[in-house]
Amino acid sequence: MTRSLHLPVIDLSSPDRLATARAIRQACEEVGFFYVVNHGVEEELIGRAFEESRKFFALPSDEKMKLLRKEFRGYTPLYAENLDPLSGAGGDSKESFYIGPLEECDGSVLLNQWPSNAILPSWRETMEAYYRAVESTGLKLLRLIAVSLDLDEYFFEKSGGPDPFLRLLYYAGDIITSDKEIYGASAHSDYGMITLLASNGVPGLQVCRDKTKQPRTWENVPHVDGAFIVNIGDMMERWTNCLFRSTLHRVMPSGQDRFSMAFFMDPNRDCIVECLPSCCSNSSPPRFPPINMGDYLKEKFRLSFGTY
Ligand SMILES: O=C(O)CCC(=O)C(=O)O
Ligand SMILES: [Fe+2]
Repeated sequence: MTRSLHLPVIDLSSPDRLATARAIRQACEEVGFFYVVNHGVEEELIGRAFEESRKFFALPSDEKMKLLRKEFRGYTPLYAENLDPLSGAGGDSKESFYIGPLEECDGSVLLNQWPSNAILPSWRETMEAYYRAVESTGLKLLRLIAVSLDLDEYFFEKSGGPDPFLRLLYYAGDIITSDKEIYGASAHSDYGMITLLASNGVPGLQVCRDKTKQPRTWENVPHVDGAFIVNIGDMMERWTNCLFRSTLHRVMPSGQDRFSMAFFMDPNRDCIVECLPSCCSNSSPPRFPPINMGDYLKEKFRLSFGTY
């Protein structure tokens, strides 16, 4: 039987920022996953965003296909992505919708795609409000992480210049299972700095705390009402020379409709991520060479989607 994991709970409303930063650091070192409560995103807004997300995925397929992913914004149909190309599954059984930065950095083109107002009035407005609210919580967390590493509080904003992506996810409960391996989302770690995840409470998320050990041991991550699940991504692992863990996770089908919203705080695509001076020494040299976020994403998307 799959065990459930007890993750640390971080209270973002605590006035003791140093203690909060220390607790976040411990969670990032030990598991790479934690809950965040009192995060400032209104429950009512989260509820509305889930409601709008549900309406979008309930549209007929040809409506959704009009917004097919372009420039990493828009709709990805069932099996379009395979997060673990080494798995025996033929693609992840989920649908998703990507929303990128609301103001593009170069101030020119706006690449996001939106369902038409005639079909889903107030959809865009709700998603933009949710995006902005979670981004603000994400920035608070990045500042606390910087403090926990004795860096300038704005280090990740200055060097990473976050380029967040909101991904709405839908795992249909009635996916027909055969003997074939089937995953909602196959095993992966996230690519950026941190991810803030909300779900409708239907189980399925599992983590593997030791990615070097075979066979892999998976543990369930229980839903906590009102909390975000936050996890560390690959770029944070690289910056910290593996002090912080970009933990492997996956979503298993449960027979019920699971909706989730993942908010990826990625560094911008021009950002070069290299080991922080405080995280390496002569006896502990950098484990990874410097890497450009854009190149890293391109390679990950090529492997998981077959295209960029
Ligand atoms: O839907 C979930 O619970 C997790 C999604 C996820 O891990 C991802 O999209 O990277
Ligand atoms: Fe993930």
